[in-house]
Amino acid sequence: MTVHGFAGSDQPLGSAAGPGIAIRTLDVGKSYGGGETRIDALAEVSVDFGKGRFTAIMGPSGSGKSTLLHCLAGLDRPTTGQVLLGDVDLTRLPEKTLTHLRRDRIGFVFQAFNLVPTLTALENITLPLDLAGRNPDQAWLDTVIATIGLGDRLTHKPSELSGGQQQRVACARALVSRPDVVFADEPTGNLDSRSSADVLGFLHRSVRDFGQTVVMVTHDPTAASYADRVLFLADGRLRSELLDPTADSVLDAMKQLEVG
Ligand SMILES: Nc1ncnc2c1ncn2[C@@H]1O[C@H](COP(=O)(O)OP(=O)(O)OP(=O)(O)O)[C@@H](O)[C@H]1O
Repeated sequence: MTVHGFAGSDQPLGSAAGPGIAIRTLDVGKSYGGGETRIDALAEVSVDFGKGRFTAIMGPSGSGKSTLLHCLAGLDRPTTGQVLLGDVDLTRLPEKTLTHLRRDRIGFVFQAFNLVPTLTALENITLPLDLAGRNPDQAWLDTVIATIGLGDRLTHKPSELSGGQQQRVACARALVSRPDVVFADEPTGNLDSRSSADVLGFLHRSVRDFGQTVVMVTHDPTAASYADRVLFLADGRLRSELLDPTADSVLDAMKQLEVG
């Protein structure tokens, strides 16, 4: 097994994300509160996420995984540093521009599915396009729908679908606008192992077959093994990374992280 210590970014500070890089952080820090109660959730995080790559982020509870994902996705603003999506620094955008950028260039998959209960599966999938006033690329929509394998369930409401089916709908919704990056926060946290495998298989295929970039937070070494690369956080800092992970190598790396 090769666990690399985390060397950080190899590009000069302040540059755009670069041709092979979908998104990158430069010296990102995030603190909550102030004075004696200040919590440094992230510190000096500089990392690149390659285009068409599947990256998992792992680490103990409270290590800053969700905070990093939220800063990357423009859902939260870092206290220090930059987040570059292509050549756009998300940390400098006014709120309204950031909202449009999230809608147009970023996809989300949450642990709790977050589907609209009154809409059918198909209507949920096309919702981001409807909100943006864009027509779906029918061939792409057909491809995404064929890949999630919901068949005749597309006219069903979320309450008539299993958790795994709902999460596959959420994945399709995230992919339908061909975003620069899909962020997934514990996407299998509420699923049994069979449904987890379906959802992870779908995310994996979106990367392998469609060149999608995916960044996923997970606690689960098996889920992380679907990724091309695993980043390990501890105490808000990047500690190590693992390429071509297996569930066993991820477990070993987590044990090394605990030992320090
Ligand atoms: N809104 C907030 N206000 C104050 N502290 C926060 C806030 N959000 C996160 N934190 C703190 O920041 C640190 C990192 O939290 P974060 O949720 O990013 O960790 P995590 O690795 O995702 O944890 P978990 O695996 O338990 O979800 C924790 O100490 C947490 O208590």
